[in-house]
Amino acid sequence: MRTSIATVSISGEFPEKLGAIAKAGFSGVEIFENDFLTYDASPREVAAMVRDFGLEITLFQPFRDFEGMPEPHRARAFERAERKFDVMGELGTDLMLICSNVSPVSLGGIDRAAADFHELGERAARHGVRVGYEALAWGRHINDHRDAWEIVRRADHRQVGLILDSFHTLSRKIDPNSIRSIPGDKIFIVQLADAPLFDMDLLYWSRHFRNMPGEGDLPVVDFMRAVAATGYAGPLSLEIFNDQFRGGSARALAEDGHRSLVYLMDQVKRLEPDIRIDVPDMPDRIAVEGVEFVEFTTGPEEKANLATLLETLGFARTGQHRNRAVELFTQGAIRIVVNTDVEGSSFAGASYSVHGTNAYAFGLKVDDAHNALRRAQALDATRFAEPRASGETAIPAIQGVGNGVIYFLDGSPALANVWDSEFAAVAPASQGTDAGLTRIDHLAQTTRYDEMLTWLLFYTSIFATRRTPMVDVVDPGGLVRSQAIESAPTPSFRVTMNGADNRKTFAGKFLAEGFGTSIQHIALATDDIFATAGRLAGLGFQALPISRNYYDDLEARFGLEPAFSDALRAASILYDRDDQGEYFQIYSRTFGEGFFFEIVERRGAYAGYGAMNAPFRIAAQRRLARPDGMPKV
Ligand SMILES: O=C(O)c1ccc(O)c(O)c1
Ligand SMILES: [Mg+2]
Repeated sequence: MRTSIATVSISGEFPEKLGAIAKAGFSGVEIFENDFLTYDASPREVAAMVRDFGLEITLFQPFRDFEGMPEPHRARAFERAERKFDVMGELGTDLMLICSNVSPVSLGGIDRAAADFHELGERAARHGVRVGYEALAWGRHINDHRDAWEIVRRADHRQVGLILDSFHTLSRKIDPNSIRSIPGDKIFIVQLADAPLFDMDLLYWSRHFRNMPGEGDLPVVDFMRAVAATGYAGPLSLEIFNDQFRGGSARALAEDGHRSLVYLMDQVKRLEPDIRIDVPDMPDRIAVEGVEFVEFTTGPEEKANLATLLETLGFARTGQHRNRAVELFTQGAIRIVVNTDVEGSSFAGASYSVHGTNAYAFGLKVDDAHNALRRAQALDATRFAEPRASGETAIPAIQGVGNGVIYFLDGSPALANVWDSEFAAVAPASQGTDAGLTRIDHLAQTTRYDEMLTWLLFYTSIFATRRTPMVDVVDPGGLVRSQAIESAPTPSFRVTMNGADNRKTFAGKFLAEGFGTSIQHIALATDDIFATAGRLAGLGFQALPISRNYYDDLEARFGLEPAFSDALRAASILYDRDDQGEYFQIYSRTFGEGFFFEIVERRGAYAGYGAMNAPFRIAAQRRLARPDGMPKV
């Protein structure tokens, strides 16, 4: 599989772009002319630099306003093209992209354009290069790949072929199956991009909002299926114009891009098994059966506070690691591991010294942990492994979001038995402390807004999950955007991502003080929120107090019985309802740099996360965080 990416897709100076592209595993690069023109080196020096990075130049682009020009523009266009053919010779690439003409002076006519391309083909042949024609979605006369193909067909020249770009086809809602009747050898290169669905001017949408396949809403898989079905076996090249990406991290963008292509082709291969593009073999997306554990790293002093918080939530300390300063707290099917083994060179120790107390790792129950690792690594995830003492189990793991770790557990003897083999049972300090919490409902990760797409792609490509639509949460300090990833069809694994733009929001402050993306809260499920609230009160749990105004509004909004809203208010329970069911939430006070727990009950088929309650939760947290507010837990 030959992968390529246009230099415009990546931030940074030219050499930095190339370095990131090579490191992420691409085999080629499209040279966007402007990147090359603004870089102070000769074409031969650029060619050498690209070669030194182990890359090939798949395409030189774009060449504009060529076909259908009246004289004297026509003669000038041919001269211009020949100058570029010379440059291509020095760059060592043989393919140039010609995008459809947007000039107001250009003339229409399929045969006129075909004749121009035939002649250009003759000149290209003399330079030993080829030209590919791409229909821009906003081209003046040609804006549909079907018309571009007809021109290429009539041009009838070996050096002249078609260039397909998923954005131009899909943004105009052109049926990608129309590609299936084009001979694969006449498609000279395929450019891929996705985009979020916006009702917007096509040029503006294309130049500012493209993103990696799988990050947007366009049917790029259907497009690529059709391309692959033609027998096309050339490079798959990303061409992403995106304002946010221009200021992003070159390395992260290149990695996302490579992952997006591998994931795209994995899907295509499963749907079109006979394609000529050789796609790496890997297990299908991993079905997650649930979150088996969450692990905190903390120092000896803070551990006491964390343990107290867990005990007021109804957890019991039931296990002590046989070799390490690691304790296990359990309730229902929930396991919380508290790791204070932070002195030596452990990863937990490194995480603690950088981020302070944090939930840096979690374990997922899957059908086959080694297959899960294989899939994740095929999708460019980094394997995580630490030296184990004898008798300790090496649990397959990868680096997760931010600086976290994701472990994979399955039903194989060693992994299923890990709790008994590594932890000595501890007699619970007291009986009957259980608050009725049954399992982990979701993990909430806080991240910078510009990293959200990275993590959405990470989760959706590796695991059998889908993303929910983005919702905006208004924080007095700014906007926080929130989106969930859920396993499907059963939502046994749910992660919400909250993306903060600045440091003034509650989420942004957590990011700044915790030095990066990590789990900011863990939502624990109960089957009876009122019973749980009662037991928690008995355990000394202090819920996040919610304003009286909230309950007045709630009563009016849903037409609640006063007795019911009084019961909610008395226990600081937030409430939401939709046509599927009901949702109840209790929040803990914050711990450390803004970490908290949430307790939820879902009734019926309620599938959301109470987004409309988030501003009230944030307001309450801000009130408590004020120096004159009530003390933090
Ligand atoms: O926005 C543009 O002009 C532009 C240029 C070259 C391309 O390949 C493309 O898809 C768009
Ligand atoms: Mg293009």
